[in-house]
Amino acid sequence: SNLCNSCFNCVCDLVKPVFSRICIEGNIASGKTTCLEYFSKTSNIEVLTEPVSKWRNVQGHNPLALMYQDPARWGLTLQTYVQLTMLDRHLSTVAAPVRMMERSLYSAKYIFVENLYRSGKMPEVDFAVLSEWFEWIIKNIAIPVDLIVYLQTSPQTCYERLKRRCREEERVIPIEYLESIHNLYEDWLIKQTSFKVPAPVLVIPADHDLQKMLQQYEENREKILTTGRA
Ligand SMILES: Nc1ncnc2c1ncn2[C@@H]1O[C@H](COP(=O)(O)OP(=O)(O)O)[C@@H](O)[C@H]1O
Ligand SMILES: O=c1ccn([C@H]2C[C@H](O)[C@@H](COP(=O)(O)O)O2)c(=O)[nH]1
Repeated sequence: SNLCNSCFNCVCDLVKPVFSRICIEGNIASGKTTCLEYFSKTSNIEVLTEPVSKWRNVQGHNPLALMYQDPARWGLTLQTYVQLTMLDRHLSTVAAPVRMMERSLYSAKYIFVENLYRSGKMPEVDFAVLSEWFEWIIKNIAIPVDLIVYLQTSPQTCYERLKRRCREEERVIPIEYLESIHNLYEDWLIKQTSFKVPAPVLVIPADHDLQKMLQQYEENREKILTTGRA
């Protein structure tokens, strides 16, 4: 057990882990990266931002842009790659007692794949293949999460922040898209009526200005950073 207690990466159930794995969840442009940037200034925290740069450039191709241009054709392509890069993030060697990660393998499937499928933009066969991949992964590989921090926003707030951020691929996103993502998040993490929630959820209202957000992060610092720790 000495070995387990001193090893951040051990996933055995015999001893309580001495580390915690936190996922920051929320709609597009809800403020996840800003939240991670804030906590990255704390020592002993490892911060893993979403692999968006990979989704915009895989061997010279941009599956994120392709998906927004033609979701029915490229949704499977993007989401297969998102699933791979998320799995890689979850399984990478833990480097500090607290790990904060932007989104997760779970939200890729329960929010984004689900949204493509429900909106009629993903063919049934693509959805079936992705679902079998996902089910195989979570059945055969431990993907432990100790806490989900949900940045809860209104779709309107995200729409305004998204427009200001000006990411080229996202110019085509209408407010209705953000409303669908919002509703899927609410069903999953607040109502808890859609899919299994893999960890306790801490909800932080995130429509506020930056100053108020930082104040809330300070108020919740202990709760967030001590979750899952022995
Ligand atoms: N509380 C806030 N108030 C106003 N603008 C914000 C706030 N938090 C983040 N932003 C801005 O909104 C945009 C999206 O924030 P970001 O942290 O990148 O969101 P996400 O990572 O969830 O997509 C960025 O331009 C960021 O500077
Ligand atoms: O499974 C996924 C996850 C993310 N996306 C899209 C949504 C956004 O355009 C970007 C991520 O940006 P954030 O600002 O960090 O939310 O990637 C997706 O299509 N599928």
